[in-house]
Amino acid sequence: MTDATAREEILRVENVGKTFNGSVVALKGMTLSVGKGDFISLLGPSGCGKSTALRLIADLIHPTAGRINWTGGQGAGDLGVVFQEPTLMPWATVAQNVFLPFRLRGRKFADVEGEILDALEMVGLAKFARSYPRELSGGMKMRVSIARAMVTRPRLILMDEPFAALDEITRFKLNNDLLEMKARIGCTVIFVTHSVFESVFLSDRIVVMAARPGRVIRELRVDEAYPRDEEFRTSAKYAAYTREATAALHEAMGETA
Ligand SMILES: Nc1ncnc2c1ncn2[C@@H]1O[C@H](COP(=O)(O)OP(=O)(O)OP(=O)(O)O)[C@@H](O)[C@H]1O
Repeated sequence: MTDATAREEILRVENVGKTFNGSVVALKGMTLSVGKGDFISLLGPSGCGKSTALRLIADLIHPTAGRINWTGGQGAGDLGVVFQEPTLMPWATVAQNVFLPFRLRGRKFADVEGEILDALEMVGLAKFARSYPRELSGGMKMRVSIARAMVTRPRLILMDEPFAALDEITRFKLNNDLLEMKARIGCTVIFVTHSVFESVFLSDRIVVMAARPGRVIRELRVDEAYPRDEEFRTSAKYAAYTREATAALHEAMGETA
């Protein structure tokens, strides 16, 4: 399904399947080569195995078929993860929340305070380091969650519908900012979404998936250089890519109807 990119491969998902309870085939025969610096979206209808694929890559669950190989000398330990819910600790300040991945690695706050402030600066929340999550809007909470995922500068960031609960304006803004942040830390992103528009704006590769059984049906490339901005979002090229992705999504949904 996936052709090799010119980029150095960091992760290879090889014919991976996941069956739950011996009967629910959440994912079947997924093959994906992830190149360094790729922005890959997994796009598909509900139940097509997008989250299962992310959880497999994050090593939170194990495949029942196939293999996941970290070909770039990295492991599942060098990952940042962002979920749809920001999942912040309500009793801790913004800075303490962003500190979490370091804390889990046994680091001391004082030793990494600079990195924490940098990450908050990157998401535009440096002034809110001492605030508590309840004082923030939904978009700001998501920014904290992204800062937390990026603070250790992981080489791969997995994002599971991070902006689905946000209003459209906030979502557009976060899409723009995410691309800037990605360019700044030079990471690779695998991003789960239901949104054709979001996947085209963000990705250089869109993996379209279908359900029952969850599987990859197509991969589309978005050959548009980064940085991308409003000009791209309103261009004829963008409209053409969204038409192509919408057709693939219809195909994915038609096959399951
Ligand atoms: N722990 C589990 N036990 C049993 N079945 C599961 C489990 N996790 C997922 N499934 C099933 O696997 C299939 C794929 O689920 P998954 O959450 O990966 O899909 P998805 O594409 O992420 O869906 P959505 O867009 O709705 O989040 C679904 O049929 C789901 O019910």
